[in-house]
Amino acid sequence: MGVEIEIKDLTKSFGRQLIWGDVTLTIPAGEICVMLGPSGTGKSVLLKTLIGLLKPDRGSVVIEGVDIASCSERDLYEVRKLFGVLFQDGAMFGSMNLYDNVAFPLREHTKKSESEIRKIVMEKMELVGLVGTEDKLPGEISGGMRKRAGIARGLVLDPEIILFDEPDSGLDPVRTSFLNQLIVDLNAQIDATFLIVTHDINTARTVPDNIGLLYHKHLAMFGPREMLLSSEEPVVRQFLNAQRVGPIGMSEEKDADELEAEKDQELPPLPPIPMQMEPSNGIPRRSQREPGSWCKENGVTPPPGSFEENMSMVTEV
Ligand SMILES: Nc1ncnc2c1ncn2[C@@H]1O[C@H](COP(=O)(O)OP(=O)(O)OP(=O)(O)O)[C@@H](O)[C@H]1O
Repeated sequence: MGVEIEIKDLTKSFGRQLIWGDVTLTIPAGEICVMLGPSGTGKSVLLKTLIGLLKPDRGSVVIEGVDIASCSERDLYEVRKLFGVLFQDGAMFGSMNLYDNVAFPLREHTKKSESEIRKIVMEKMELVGLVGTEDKLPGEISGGMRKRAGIARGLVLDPEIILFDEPDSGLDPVRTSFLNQLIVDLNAQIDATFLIVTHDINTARTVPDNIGLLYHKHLAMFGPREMLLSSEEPVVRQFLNAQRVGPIGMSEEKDADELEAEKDQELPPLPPIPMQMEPSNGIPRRSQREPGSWCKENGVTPPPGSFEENMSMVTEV
């Protein structure tokens, strides 16, 4: 069913370097969330903090009543079993074939027999469309297939929460679109809570139920996809529309002179909000909303042309 993650006043630094402070958000059970942010704003650090690989300086991360930031090692071990993680490169063992890679967590963490393991591995390989490649080594398949294998491995312990660290890194737009469709289909099928860190704006615009943006050492905004895609807040608007005009500069925030210089520049209108990607497997997602429903409920007029079929760049496969 997926579980909720309640993050409150979370602050993390390394030595004197503050990464982010007072991050507060609730990742709703069973929904898909995307976390965005310029490079170096600590998205990966956030993922690692959520699974207890890094300890925050302050704040809490509560999952099923357990605060990961302060619980015992024993509780942490138990809570970690709720997570499946897809690392950027799939994190496959190079010398093991795909079957053994996917079976690895089952052999490590359960006492299942090899015949039970085979059933689970094949079921997950089928879910990600990799049946027939069990004997291949990770080096013998494409980057997109490696990511799928990484997802299959992340699924074998039936996680309630799946973290994806830049699932689209290194993939071409078509493979990214296929992978996004797989993510949406999986969410419909297993109903777990998904958190995706990505730089891909098209993914952010079309896949999630909610979007978060980390910027300048804090969480600039977190909320429903339609809220962020219709937002005029300068940082959110600049980032989600990949524009140069706005507070975000090349390597950090723009300074006062730079902002003054562009103050009379007219911003292009907000682009239409695309339809959200729907499952292709015929299974409705529990958190799927009617297009435009957030805007309607909140009295927000979406940009012209929003929610028209076939208007987004890449949503169909
Ligand atoms: N274990 C660590 N020790 C010290 N500093 C670290 C550690 N891990 C991350 N950092 C620092 O934290 C900052 C944020 O890193 P992080 O990788 O989370 O950023 P990111 O937003 O995921 O970046 P990108 O989008 O480029 O992947 C960086 O300055 C990085 O050097």
